[in-house]
Amino acid sequence: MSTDLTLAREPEPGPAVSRRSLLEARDVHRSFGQTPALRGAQLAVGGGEILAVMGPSGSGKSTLLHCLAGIYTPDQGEIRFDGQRIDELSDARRTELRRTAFGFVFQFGQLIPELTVSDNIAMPLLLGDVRRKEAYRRADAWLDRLGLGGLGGRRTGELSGGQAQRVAIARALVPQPKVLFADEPTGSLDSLTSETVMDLLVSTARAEGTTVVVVTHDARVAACAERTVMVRDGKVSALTEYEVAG
Ligand SMILES: Nc1ncnc2c1ncn2[C@@H]1O[C@H](COP(=O)(O)OP(=O)(O)OP(=O)(O)O)[C@@H](O)[C@H]1O
Repeated sequence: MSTDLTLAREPEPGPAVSRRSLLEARDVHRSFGQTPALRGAQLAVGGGEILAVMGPSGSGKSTLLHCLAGIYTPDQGEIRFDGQRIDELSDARRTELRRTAFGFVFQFGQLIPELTVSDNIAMPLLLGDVRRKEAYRRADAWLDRLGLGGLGGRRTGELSGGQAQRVAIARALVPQPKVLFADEPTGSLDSLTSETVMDLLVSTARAEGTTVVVVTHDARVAACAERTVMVRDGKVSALTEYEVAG
């Protein structure tokens, strides 16, 4: 395997993407009214890769993540997952894809505070028709893995920020998604907690073979990733393109 480290170049639409990438944005444009958020964004993410997306505020990072995850559809350009155009799928099929193949961790707000840690982690499995006993067995297996042993019965509204983010990671990974999308997953945490949470996110995703796309302002968070791309003015403007030889 060889990696082509091409820094600080303008991406060309089309051929730059890897043949073996799992997730691709090809010349993606997306505006909100008169505000252009993405202006020809180009990115390829390899299967199992841990990728950080950095860039100034308002540059289009979150919009890119939402397009890659099939939450937004581009005005122009293509999003491909496992070779398939997901921007062309119906809303229902994209929702199904997000539920079955993608996991999400946001800065905060994705947990149900009135429910327990185990309930929150089991929730995506229960919604996916896994039987109750099996869902809780699998959820509880994640507690120790993420240093949450003994907290299964605690309401998530009573947790610290770092504990809550570890629950969010477990909740996102328990259905074994192909890709984990994380938007500022440590944005509300102090730097020490942030490091612990990021280490856990990366090590568990790696152990599961899950591809990770993490948007962050924090260089220390990005340092946990295998590769960092920069988004500027709606383009992936300095990138190290993923490539597999042969
Ligand atoms: N839902 C929306 N409605 C209107 N404008 C939006 C919306 N989402 C994003 N934008 C605009 O699109 C541009 C890119 O926003 P985006 O949130 O993708 O940037 P970002 O790099 O993630 O920013 P930040 O680091 O501050 O979160 C900004 O000008 C923003 O104001």
